[in-house]
Amino acid sequence: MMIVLSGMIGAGKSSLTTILAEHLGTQAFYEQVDDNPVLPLFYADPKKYAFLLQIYFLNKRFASIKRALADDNNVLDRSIYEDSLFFHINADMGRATEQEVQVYDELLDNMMEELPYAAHKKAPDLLVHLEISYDKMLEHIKKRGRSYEQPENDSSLVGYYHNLLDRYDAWYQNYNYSPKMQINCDQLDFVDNPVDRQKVLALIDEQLKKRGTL
Ligand SMILES: Nc1ncnc2c1ncn2[C@@H]1O[C@H](COP(=O)(O)OP(=O)(O)OP(=O)(O)O)[C@@H](O)[C@H]1O
Ligand SMILES: Nc1nc(=O)c2ncn([C@H]3C[C@H](O)[C@@H](CO)O3)c2[nH]1
Repeated sequence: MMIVLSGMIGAGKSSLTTILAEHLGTQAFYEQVDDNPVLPLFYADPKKYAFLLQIYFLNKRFASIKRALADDNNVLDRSIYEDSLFFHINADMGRATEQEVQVYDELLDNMMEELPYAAHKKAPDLLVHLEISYDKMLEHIKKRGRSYEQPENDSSLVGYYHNLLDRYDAWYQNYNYSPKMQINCDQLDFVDNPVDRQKVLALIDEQLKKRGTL
């Protein structure tokens, strides 16, 4: 079983990846963030580094999917489809050229075809999307405290986050690679509140049982 978590920056994917992997007794695969040398460069100069960051994420994501596929059961923090969403939003904001977008799209298609499970299983068993409001997302971003993500250090992030949030919603509505479910994280503190955590796990278990995966 492969479960993939999706959602905005700070929605709670990494936190829920840990909780869910422990609950299901499976392995967790995290996005490369704190040891990602390109991320701070990107936030300091998005136009210069958007393409490089995207190639960095694509490379790491692909390696992580291949490692995950070596196991029967796993939980992944963010999908490869969202990387592409991020890049296209950045390109629409003038941070990548048409040529860079074309190269990225072709490379992504090419790499997806190479996945060892391509013949029989191209997508996760379940996508769990973490829905979050702008205000709650900022609360989480502040709580976590990565300096380059704080709008008070860079006011252009307000527009960037609104763009991402708007497009994320449409992305989830159109996502059809696998079964999917959505959890609204505004009222559910699955990090510090054990009752909320059980509620979220029960919602996911219910979906897995319904689909015969659990
Ligand atoms: N439901 C929640 N209730 C309260 N705090 C939360 C919740 N979800 C996440 N947090 C807190 O918000 C911060 C961001 O969470 P986390 O790192 O899990 O998000 P993420 O979706 O993985 O972010 P990114 O996309 O940037 O990697 C952390 O400090 C975490 O403890
Ligand atoms: N530009 C860009 N493209 C991506 O594919 C991508 N994936 C994640 N991120 C940023 C968001 C968080 O700050 C941080 C952790 O998710 O990394 C991305 N940024």
